[in-house]
Amino acid sequence: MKAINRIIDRARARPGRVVLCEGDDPRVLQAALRATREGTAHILLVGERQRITQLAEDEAIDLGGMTLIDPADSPLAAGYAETLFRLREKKGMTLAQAQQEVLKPLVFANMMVRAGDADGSVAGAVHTTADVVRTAIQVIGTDPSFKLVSSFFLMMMCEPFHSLKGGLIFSDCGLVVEPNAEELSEIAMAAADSARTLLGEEPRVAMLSFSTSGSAKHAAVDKVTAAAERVKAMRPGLAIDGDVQLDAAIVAEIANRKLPESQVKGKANVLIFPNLEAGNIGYKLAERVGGAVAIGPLLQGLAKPANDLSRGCSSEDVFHVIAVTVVQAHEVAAKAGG
Ligand SMILES: CC(C)(COP(=O)(O)OP(=O)(O)OC[C@H]1O[C@@H](n2cnc3c(N)ncnc32)[C@H](O)[C@@H]1OP(=O)(O)O)[C@@H](O)C(=O)NCCC(=O)NCCS
Ligand SMILES: CC(=O)OP(=O)(O)O
Repeated sequence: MKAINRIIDRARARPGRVVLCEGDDPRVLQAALRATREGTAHILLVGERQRITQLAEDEAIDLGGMTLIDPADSPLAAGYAETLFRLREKKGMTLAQAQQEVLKPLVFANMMVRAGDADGSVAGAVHTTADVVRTAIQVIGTDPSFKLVSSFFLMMMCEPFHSLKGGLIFSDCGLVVEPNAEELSEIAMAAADSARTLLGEEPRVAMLSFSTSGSAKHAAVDKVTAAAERVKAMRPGLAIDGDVQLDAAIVAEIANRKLPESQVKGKANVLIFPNLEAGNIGYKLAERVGGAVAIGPLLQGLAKPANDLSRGCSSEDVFHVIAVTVVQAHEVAAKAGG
């Protein structure tokens, strides 16, 4: 069974409340309808009531089973403004500014997650990644066990021509532009946890480079090696190779030739890119040339789930990210003992 189907089944078994603040986009509304019909989530639509209901009418979408919240007349807005003011006061935000900010659907949606009025949020079909991520970081904040928020894609290789089948985690392809060695190690550890949560597999991590075990000498390689060393020190039981080239990471015969002492042995399920240029280009190549299905960018290192989308997403992508958000919320609840 495809990894995404297992995720959908897990969401259906225990649906969560997912807030969508782009319900005036047809792709998002179609995905909301599908999530409601298939029982993966209880959908909370946040936005201008008139715009959403008009679109639903135009697209013949029944909003039954979903909750529609307009920040302009929501009784939650005043309390959220107080909380946002207290959060951002030191950064110079006034109460009047906070009252204006929470009227923005993206901010309101993330406030719902922070307050426990929703289990997770999904945005990014319309907003840029920078806006989605900045709001999530500022409103929801980081998980205390991570210093850094980063992103990953769940990449699905399911075509008959794919020699490598199943799900892989690619990180970071959407957020941290030029991580230093410590930040890269944080990305790798967060991605290993994401693999456990979403693939249900033990992570096998490849710290990608243009060098395998010192075959090239450059400061860029040193950064990857230092990051791998930090991960090994902090997670001694984790299977990890670094520095390693992509072919040695995913092809057993090449790993055997280039890196006989490999822990991953050409069977990596977590690919860590050295910077955002490599990661963003790499995932789009796998998707657009390689025929992989890319689900994300999903965020890791946040205190609660908030996920992004590519603006080029389809309604199916949004549906998938909603299911992933529900499963990430299960993990947050389990950590909190719920
Ligand atoms: C995420 C991103 C928007 C943050 O950059 P920014 O808005 O310039 O943010 P700043 O550096 O001013 O930081 C804003 C806040 O977020 C925090 N922050 C920024 N990046 C963070 C991270 N990765 N993890 C945790 N906190 C972070 C900062 O500490 C700061 O907190 P504060 O407001 O409480 O002081 C930026 O990394 C970015 O643009 N990334 C690329 C996104 C992109 O375009 N991707 C390509 C398409 S997917
Ligand atoms: C992740 C990503 O590249 O997003 P977008 O296509 O919206 O820039």
